[in-house]
Amino acid sequence: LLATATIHAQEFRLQPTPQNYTVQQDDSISIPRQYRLMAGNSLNNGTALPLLRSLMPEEAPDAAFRIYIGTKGDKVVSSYRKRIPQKSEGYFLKIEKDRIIIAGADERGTYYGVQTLAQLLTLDKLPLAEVADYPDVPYRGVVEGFYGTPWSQEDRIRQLDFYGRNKMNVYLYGPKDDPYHSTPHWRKPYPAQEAERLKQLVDRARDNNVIFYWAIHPGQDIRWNEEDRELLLQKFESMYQLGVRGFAVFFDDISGEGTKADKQAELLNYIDNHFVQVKKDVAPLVMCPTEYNKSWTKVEGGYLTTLGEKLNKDIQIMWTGNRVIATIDRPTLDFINPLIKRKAYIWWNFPVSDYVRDHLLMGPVYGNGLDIEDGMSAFVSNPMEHAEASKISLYSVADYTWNMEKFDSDTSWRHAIKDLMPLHAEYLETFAAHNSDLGKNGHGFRREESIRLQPALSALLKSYLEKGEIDETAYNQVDEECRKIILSADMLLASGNENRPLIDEIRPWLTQFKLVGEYGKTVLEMMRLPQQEKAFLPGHAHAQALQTLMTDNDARYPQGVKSGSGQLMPTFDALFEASTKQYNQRFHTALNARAVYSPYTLESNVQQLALLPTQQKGKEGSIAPSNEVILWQAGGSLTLSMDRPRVLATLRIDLGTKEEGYTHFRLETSLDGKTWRNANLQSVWKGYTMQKADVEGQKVLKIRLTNTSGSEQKVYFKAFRLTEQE
Ligand SMILES: CCCCCN1[C@H](CO)[C@@H](O)[C@H](O)[C@@H]1CC(=O)NC
Repeated sequence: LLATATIHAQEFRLQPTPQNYTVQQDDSISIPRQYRLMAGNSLNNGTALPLLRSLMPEEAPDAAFRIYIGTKGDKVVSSYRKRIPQKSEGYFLKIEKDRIIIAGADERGTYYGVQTLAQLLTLDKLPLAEVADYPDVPYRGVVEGFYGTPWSQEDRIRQLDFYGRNKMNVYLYGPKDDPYHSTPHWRKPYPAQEAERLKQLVDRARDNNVIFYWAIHPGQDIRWNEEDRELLLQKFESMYQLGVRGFAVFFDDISGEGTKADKQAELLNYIDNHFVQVKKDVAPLVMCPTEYNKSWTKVEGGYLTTLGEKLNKDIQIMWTGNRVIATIDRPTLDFINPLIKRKAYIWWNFPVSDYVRDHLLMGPVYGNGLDIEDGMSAFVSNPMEHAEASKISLYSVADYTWNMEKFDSDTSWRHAIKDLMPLHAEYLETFAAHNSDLGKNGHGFRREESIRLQPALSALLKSYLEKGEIDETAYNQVDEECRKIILSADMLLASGNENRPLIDEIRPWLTQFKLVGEYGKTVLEMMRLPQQEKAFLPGHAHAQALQTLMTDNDARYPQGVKSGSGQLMPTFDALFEASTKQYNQRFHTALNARAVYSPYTLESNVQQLALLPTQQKGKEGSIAPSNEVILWQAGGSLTLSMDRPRVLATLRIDLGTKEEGYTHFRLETSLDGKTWRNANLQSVWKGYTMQKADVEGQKVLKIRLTNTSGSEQKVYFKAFRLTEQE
């Protein structure tokens, strides 16, 4: 334990990085066992004092050591008034030989001063430190706004405690798949049990000085009338009764009547004037526009300028950047802020992975501008459905938004990992380093992966493919990394209670990660043997067995489980194919030389579909769905091609539209890619949007779906699934 404490002291950093932090290097004090508390009255119903008491339990009126804690204006800290930063949520913390002073610009600032003290108390001696600190971005935190399994109650409780420790002050509750947040039940109050659980969360948020925003997502079926307006306000009132003091209205991912800017503005101003302003203790209203990223905006259409002109000035407008998934820089803000006539409330769609659910996004937070803190009113992250795993990114988002200039992506990432699993940090770092890229996806957003190993991977592959030689240095580096991968996977799987919720979330990916390590080792051995007629075979067979194990994923993860997909797997697959081809040429054999085999390939001139990956599992084939509204141009088409003619059993398509929507499209099949025959569609269930094609028993080589309506169609791409006959 002493060793761990020493390492902790050496690598210690305050999180998030303070604006000003000085320490008297040559001096420190032992942590006082007792102290006399001098507290300002302003703190009575706040959460700074309870936190302080939880950290330093022994209050004694006659103790020599004193703690002065208060907010600007409190007498107990009046002599430090000038030291308090004149910034919202700012604080001054000073540790002297006989006292500690914590003076906040406001209650939350005082609370943050105590959170900083909490971190210093993890050292075995208290440094004589002085901190004058405040946040760069006013609102910092998380929007639970993803598709998929909403976080559990325990997930959320742990999240809220995490936000308190990391000085995040916003949590927006908006899980797309909560029926009481969105259609169909947004008009109805929560049933008693759900209401009670939300109340628990609101209370926990308050304990952590986090503003709990409850968001409503009414746009898919709202009617612009008095009745729906009143129902919405009643729902907000019922949430207010639960203790909610922050409200949001999301109009994202909808089509139809609800997308009208002037109607949205009218409703929001009404809510602002008749609810938010009336209540007085409610945070400024937040709204998510329908056009929430530049690639979907038609400026001349006037949607954003209408909101900018009509919306009350204190209503916040969310923005995801130049695309749905994008990093945020100065040009991004220079585009949006003038249009909406206020600073954008950034909704950053990272590390959300609901469009690449087979991947975990464990890499560093990078790519956002470091000079843009004055251009945004908020920066909230939309995370993965894996709450614990998201904390690597969230830790860095907290760091980035508190002190933007001093943000260092890699340092923050390494400390985030240490914060999550201090005793297994090196193993978690190995795992995280190789599980950060998203793979091909409809949004075209990618991340770096296996950064440190990339030079060795490409050197090894290059020399082998071009000269059939083995670059020994690179070989040894990759071999050593494979050993660390296998070790890390086992150490994390066996890590017991250090962070069980995290391991429970990522277990399928850890199992997959170990297979990737073993596959790498096996392929590296194969590389040495393509001239050995007998010795090559067991390795080739083992590699194929590992490939099979890596694709036959856990049934609970129908979308699959990918690990090391950015750099490791493409390299290992290429080395597998090259060594097997060498062997086949040498011995005139026909060993299988294809590592990853998919019989289906997708081509499309509809930009948002072109990049969607295809999947095959047994007799099932599919094109990955996309969450977004697809702008399908007139004449645009999508073609799924087989590797050889195959007999179909079923084909199901779901464009998220009812019957009449499908009349704009034509579905055809072909056996030779030249002559095509129509396949008509019919509803699978009355009133639902899923359709089935009558292709039973047809032998096809290609399937094509074309927008024949003569005009652009806005549809969803929710399903495109086929099954082949046995
Ligand atoms: C909007 C098309 C993309 C899906 C929707 N995006 C996220 C990424 O998948 C999804 O998690 C979330 O609901 C979000 C909607 C959104 O970005 N709103 C501002």
